[in-house]
Amino acid sequence: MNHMYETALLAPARMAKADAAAIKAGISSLELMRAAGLAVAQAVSRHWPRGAVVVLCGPGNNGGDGFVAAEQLRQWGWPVRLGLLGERSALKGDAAHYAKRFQGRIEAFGPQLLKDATVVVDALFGAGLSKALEGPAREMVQAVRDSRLPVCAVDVPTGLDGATGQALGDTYIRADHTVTFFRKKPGHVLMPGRAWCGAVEVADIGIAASVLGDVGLDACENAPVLWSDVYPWPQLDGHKYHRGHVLVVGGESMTGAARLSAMAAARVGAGLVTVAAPEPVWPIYAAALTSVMVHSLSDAEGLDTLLADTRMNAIVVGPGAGASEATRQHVLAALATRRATVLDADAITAFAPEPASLFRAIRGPCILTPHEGEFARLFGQVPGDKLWRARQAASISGAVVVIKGADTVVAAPDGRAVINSNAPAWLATGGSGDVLSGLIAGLLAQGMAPFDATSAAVWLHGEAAQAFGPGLIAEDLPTLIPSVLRALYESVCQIRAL
Ligand SMILES: NC(=O)C1=CN([C@@H]2O[C@H](COP(=O)(O)OP(=O)(O)OC[C@H]3O[C@@H](n4cnc5c(N)ncnc54)[C@H](O)[C@@H]3O)[C@@H](O)[C@H]2O)[C@@H](O)CC1
Ligand SMILES: [K+]
Repeated sequence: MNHMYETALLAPARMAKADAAAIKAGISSLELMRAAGLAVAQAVSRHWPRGAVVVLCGPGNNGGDGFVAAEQLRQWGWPVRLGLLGERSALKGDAAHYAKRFQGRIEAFGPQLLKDATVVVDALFGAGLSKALEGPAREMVQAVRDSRLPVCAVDVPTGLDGATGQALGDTYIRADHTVTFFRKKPGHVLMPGRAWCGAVEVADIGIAASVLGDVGLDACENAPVLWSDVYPWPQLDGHKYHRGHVLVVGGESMTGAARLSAMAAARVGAGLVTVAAPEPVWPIYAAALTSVMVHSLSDAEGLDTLLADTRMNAIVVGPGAGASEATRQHVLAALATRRATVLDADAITAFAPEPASLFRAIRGPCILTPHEGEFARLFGQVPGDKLWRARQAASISGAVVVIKGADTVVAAPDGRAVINSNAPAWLATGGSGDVLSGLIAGLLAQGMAPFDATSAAVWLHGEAAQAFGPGLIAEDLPTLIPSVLRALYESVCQIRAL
């Protein structure tokens, strides 16, 4: 199977096409709904002790899943109360079918349903939500929130746009657990949706992955399966020069940033790492680094002179650099080599007055790693969700663009995109971006292609932060990379041995 199919993300419109393709291939829509509702009932019984469950059903197929789940839970002996938004007579198709089969009582829709409940199943709206919630639906969502009851959401928490991860109005359900079907949607991994879904479970409802061949996908959730086949594990007959040489251009006042970047490049396996340090602060870098080499860069010697050594095959500019003319010149010198170049932080900000001059200079493999503020400085206020904005920026700049955050998006100029979902909150700490730029460069130096190297680096970065947990500071990250790599290596080897 195409690896991209495994972690494919499908926006609601594409998911509807996948449903239709599965139905065309022979599975009935009733079977799909039955499987979906059963998965919800199983999730509820697995995650909560038997108690008074309230199932809130909407007027469409999301509600239909709710009827199936309610009947199943009832048969398992759960005390079930069910509220339907709208008239039962207005239900259509599969939802009407399963409403008829529900043996319990359909109650008047209102907040009184929540009294004495222990858990709520949110089957109000799913993929079909097309506008802000109003009237009784909005009041109910507000009541569920106020009740602080645990919630299991069907497909997506009501109010959340599955395509963008944004609310369509001013209120939405915050779920503890979300059961979705076949594949996740971008809205499950893009913020703030990722935070509203709780744990996301993907249930197999009988749709074959092969439908994706025709239907396509909107992006992938970042995972090793996407790039582990091309991960540059060192070879026994290898040489340090086979593992590349990273050059990190160091800054004058914030020397820690380039050092973090250099250590990360080394830990992720670059054969050699050099920091080009401005002459006045050379001793600071030299005293702090051991295996990483430090080259004193005088004003008179341009970066291009150093780069005459063609073994330096991946370059980082930006961490702690200062948004100065000197940084601009360093960026242009790096890009002129057409070697793999990571531009972070001040290397991005330095081009804020004239972004087009940067885009013109990008002719070879280049990775831009802005956070939201730096992104806006370079690309302005691009409308749309983060996935769309990253894709637009990659297309405009010709670089792989990483928009950092809890839901880091990596997009390539050819349209490929991943959304990363393993970053814990602990990663929001000073210097973690410097580490990321070094990880990317370290993988580029070992010959990984830009989009794969960046996806892998973002994932390793998130894993390292998870491994440490609370109290994490950026210095910890490079030292955590070896254990993360070991676990990855062992899991990949086991998979290969199967
Ligand atoms: N299509 C299929 O074959 C499957 C669909 N499944 C379920 O079906 C759901 C999608 O079903 P639907 O397309 O019927 O959509 P929903 O059930 O999410 O929404 C129902 C209808 O409500 C209306 N609506 C949208 N926003 C509204 C608002 N703010 N206020 C009032 N009315 C609003 C729309 O006309 C929409 O068609 C999925 O989320 C999933 O739970 C599952 O049963 C698996 C199989
Ligand atoms: K829902």
